[in-house]
Amino acid sequence: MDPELNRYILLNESKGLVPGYPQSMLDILGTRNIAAVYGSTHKYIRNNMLSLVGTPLIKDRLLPRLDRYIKMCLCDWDGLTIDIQRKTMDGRRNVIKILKELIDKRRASLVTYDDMLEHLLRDVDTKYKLDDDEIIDQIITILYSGYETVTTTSMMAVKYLHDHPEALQELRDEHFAIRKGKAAEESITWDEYKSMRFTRAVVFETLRLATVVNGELRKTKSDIKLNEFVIPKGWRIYVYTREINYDPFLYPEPLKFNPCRWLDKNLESHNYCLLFGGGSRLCPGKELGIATVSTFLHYFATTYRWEEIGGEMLSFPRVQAPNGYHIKVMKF
Ligand code: HEM
Repeated sequence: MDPELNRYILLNESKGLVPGYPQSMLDILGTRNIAAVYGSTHKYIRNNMLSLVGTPLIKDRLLPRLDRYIKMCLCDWDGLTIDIQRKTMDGRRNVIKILKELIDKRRASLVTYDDMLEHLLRDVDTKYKLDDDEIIDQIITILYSGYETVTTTSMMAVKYLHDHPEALQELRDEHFAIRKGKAAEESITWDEYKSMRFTRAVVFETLRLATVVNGELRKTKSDIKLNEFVIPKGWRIYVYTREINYDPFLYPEPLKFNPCRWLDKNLESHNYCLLFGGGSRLCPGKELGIATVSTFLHYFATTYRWEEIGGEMLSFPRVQAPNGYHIKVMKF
């Protein structure tokens, strides 16, 4: 286990009843600067998340919200999880049905497409012999990992840029410099994308503040001793990385949107920067995601200006605008 992470991670799997959790959290908070958050005896939750959090800010910012969350769960613990399970499984069944129909259509058609599904269906000579269920699984993984992350980051970048006109101006300067001498329909080149230093910084600062992915899942391959706690072999752990992003020791004035902090490229490779995960499971779509958001910002910021109209924004347990983030868009 990375010693850097010890500052942040501690876990608590109470074998007892759920009502014990808030107290055990407080016990731990009282004695150290890190916090274990919630585990569960409920099979579904136990198998899927054992969540960990830690930061000096936790006491003031996270705990009150978490406490509310736990109380909510306590009201109808089983009802809640069963409902989540039912909705999730219904959703997955629907997607599988749509993908099965699409696969049948593709197989029956003489038209070829240049997309991932086509390659998975037609590249049968590769060493990866995937059956239909595995192909569907791959597509769902990519849809799930690649869609919401990029769209939420784009939405939050638009919001932060709206709220920080000086950052928007700097971003626009960067993009107008790229567009100089280009015809309107001429697209940007790879080198031009790579030159977008400030835009990349905006994407990282957006990801840090909005924390689109709250944490990473891992499974212990052996017993792991962490302080006086032992995480037994075979446990699934949800390493809750979100609060690391608000640590004032790592990011001075952590709640301030300050893209300039990322102009020091070293920050991206610090081992506490887990915006795209880490290790062998680092997000494979990292550069694609950054390129997609940057390209969107390029066209959006050079073509339009916008005013915020509204839309409820939730930041916990994850960033989302349940009814959309509403803006009025005007030609620039
Ligand atoms: C702003 C955009 C994105 C963010 C913030 C993001 C973040 C993450 C994070 C935190 C992980 C977990 C890594 C770990 O466990 O260490 C992950 C995994 C993954 N991401 Fe992304 N991602 C983004 C875009 C994308 C895109 C565009 C794709 C593909 C089209 C993608 C595909 C994946 C896949 C397949 C995994 C699982 C990798 C594995 O378990 O080996 N992501 N991503």
